[in-house]
Amino acid sequence: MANLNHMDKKFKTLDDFLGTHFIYTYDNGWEYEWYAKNDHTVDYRIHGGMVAGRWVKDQEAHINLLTEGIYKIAWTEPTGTDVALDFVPNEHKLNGTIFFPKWVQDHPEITVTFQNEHIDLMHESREKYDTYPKMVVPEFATITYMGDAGQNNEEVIAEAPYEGMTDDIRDGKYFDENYKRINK
Ligand SMILES: C=Cc1ccc(O)cc1
Repeated sequence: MANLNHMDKKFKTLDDFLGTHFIYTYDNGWEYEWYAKNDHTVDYRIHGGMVAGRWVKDQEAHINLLTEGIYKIAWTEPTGTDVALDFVPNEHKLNGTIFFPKWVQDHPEITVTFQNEHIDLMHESREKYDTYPKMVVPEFATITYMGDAGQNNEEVIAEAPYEGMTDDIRDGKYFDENYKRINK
């Protein structure tokens, strides 16, 4: 049976981390949902902040165990945005640095979509608009939810974010005991 709202989980190995679904809020107020889908893939959904409403599946990423219970993830996106995350899940914390090209700061609405269906638009936009100066966002975040979704679970990030979604997930109203969506 899948483990919902597993806030007391103790992380040691890379395998403990893979398949985990997180919700967290950065100290600047931005709320993100992120899923370690497998050892080279992440899915995510953005609930608050400059690009709230954006969601992405199957982003290739580098995922590494630094030392027991501490994880480093880094990737570069079709938009030209680069991301580096350092998770300390046993302390319900992470540090994230996002490097936005200037064009995302100038036209965030272009990126606020289900990116998988608009990869060409991201590639066109990153050529058409300015890259520099980049906007660097270095923030700590507090983890408010951890769920054991299992690896390669396509139900975790499967629809656009809506108002109240993260509360539904935290309240156990969104996933059933097999970590499948309840209302679809
Ligand atoms: C730009 C994507 C992104 C995804 C997760 C996160 O914590 C920060 C940035």
